[in-house]
Amino acid sequence: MAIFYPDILQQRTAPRTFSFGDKDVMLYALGIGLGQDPMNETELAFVYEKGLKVVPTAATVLAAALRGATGPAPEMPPGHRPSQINFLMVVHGEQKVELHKPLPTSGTFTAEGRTVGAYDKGEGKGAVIINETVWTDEKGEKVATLTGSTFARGDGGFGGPSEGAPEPHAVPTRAPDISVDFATREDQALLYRLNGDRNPLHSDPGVAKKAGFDRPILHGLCTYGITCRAILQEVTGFDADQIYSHQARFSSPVFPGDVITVDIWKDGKNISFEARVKARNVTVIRNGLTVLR
Ligand SMILES: CCCCCCC[C@@H](O)CC(=O)SCCNC(=O)CCNC(=O)[C@H](O)C(C)(C)COP(=O)(O)OP(=O)(O)OC[C@H]1O[C@@H](n2cnc3c(N)ncnc32)[C@H](O)[C@@H]1OP(=O)(O)O
Repeated sequence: MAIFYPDILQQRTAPRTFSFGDKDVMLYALGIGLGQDPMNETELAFVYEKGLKVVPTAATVLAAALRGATGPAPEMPPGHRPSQINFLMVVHGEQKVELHKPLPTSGTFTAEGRTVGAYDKGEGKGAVIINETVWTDEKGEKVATLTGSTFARGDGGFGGPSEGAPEPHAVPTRAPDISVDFATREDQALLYRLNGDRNPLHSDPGVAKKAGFDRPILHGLCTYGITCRAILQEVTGFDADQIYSHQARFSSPVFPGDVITVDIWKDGKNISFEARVKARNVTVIRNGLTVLR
């Protein structure tokens, strides 16, 4: 396992075409806990084909047909050394979704990815690798930009720059304007993984132990989706089209069964958020920012 710098900045995933449909959209919404009260018609709209709406952060899974747990294998131009990281020790570091247009309930798109940054946080700490994926629709128009960072805990000390990663968003220092609780289920990760990320870290107790956790942890993107659900519920009145972007940093693992408290600060079109698990006194998401259209 080694990260070769600056070669890694040449990593690309070739354009690939994929399609999704209403089942994918509904499975994602179920995976972040929507629809638990079948009498709640506003939530039902995300899990029922009648008047179906799409949670904006579903963009993180709707190209799942393209990837396994690790994403499509990146390609290297000739003359550059291919990097390989220790996937067992990987956690999701940060995620941002920008929607250049609201997501439809079905469609065919093309996704193309590239590595835009690699930062060395030191031997024994880790490496942060930032990838960007852009979706275009059949007219060739940009639909979504997804920027995600992999925190590779086993690959620090590769010799890249330690500084220069984009600064995370600073949430206000005042008390939150809104705090709202979401209970996750004991089987949350087992359900969520059916969206496409079958990383055994979220399902296999033995693998979780080897990775340094007492038990399987929840997908970061599931918690991320729950924070988007919180903004939909508390800020936009479940109007998904109002959300332009949603970004956050994963600061501590969530375990299935945790109750997640989402703290929200409203400043015009900029909505800041954090998420914490009161019972364990940990902040699990920091630096959250949703930008409204
Ligand atoms: C596209 C992406 C695809 C990724 C594939 C993922 C596959 C999935 O199936 C895997 C998952 O879903 S894992 C679940 C979600 N993620 C987590 O639970 C991680 C939670 N966070 C942590 O454990 C620690 O914060 C941890 C370990 C991340 C960092 O903790 P520490 O080592 O204690 O870090 P700290 O001392 O606070 O900071 C060291 C330097 O690193 C920067 N940093 C910290 N957290 C970061 C984060 N989350 N993302 C990016 N950078 C981060 C700090 O700024 C610091 O930098 P500097 O030294 O320059 O100040």
